[in-house]
Amino acid sequence: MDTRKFRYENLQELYLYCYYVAGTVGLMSVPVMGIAPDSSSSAQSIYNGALNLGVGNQLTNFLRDVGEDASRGRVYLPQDKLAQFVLCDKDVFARKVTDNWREFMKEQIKRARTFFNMAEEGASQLDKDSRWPVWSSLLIYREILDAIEENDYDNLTKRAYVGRMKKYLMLPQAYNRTQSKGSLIFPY
Ligand SMILES: CC(C)=CCC/C(C)=C/CC/C(C)=C/CC/C(C)=C/COP(=O)(O)OP(=O)(O)O
Repeated sequence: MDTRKFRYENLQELYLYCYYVAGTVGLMSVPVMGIAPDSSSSAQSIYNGALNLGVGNQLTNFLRDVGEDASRGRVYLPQDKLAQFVLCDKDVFARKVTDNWREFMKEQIKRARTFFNMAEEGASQLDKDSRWPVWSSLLIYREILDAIEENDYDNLTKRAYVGRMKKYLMLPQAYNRTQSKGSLIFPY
């Protein structure tokens, strides 16, 4: 769907893109994965969680791939937010990590994290067999945001990477989360 559109004026436009390419995947996954028979949450809130996970994944993907996308002339960042930080496409293509860029990135990372947070409750309401892979992907994908921070927000010349060891370490953590039934048992 991005064969013609290379710029996103604001968050609404970017969100719509995320909804089409990733949110819908999340929504379609729910009936396949199933909802726990003893779930106390509404189906709507679980579907919302799935949508949020798809959007969070896609926003994170954009933030990880800024440099790579720029080399193809693409900028999947909200233009109005760039302007707020006195930045524009030219700065992205110049690949210079300035303080303004770091501040801009902090805001984008914070936003992506809110989508992962909003997906957590839904992930815990899925059928028991589906929870572990979903929690694993949630925790591992969220780690990409930490990796961007660890690179001092240089996603213009570096690709944030979650190492294999870290991924393995996330698996027991994810498993622990699958044992809970939402925030009533495990407050976070
Ligand atoms: C949380 C609840 C209730 C259910 C789970 C619902 C699911 C499975 C949501 C995830 C949906 C999903 C897999 C969206 C796509 C994510 C994404 C950004 C994929 C990136 O694909 P590529 O662009 O091929 O990745 P690379 O760039 O890493 O190759």
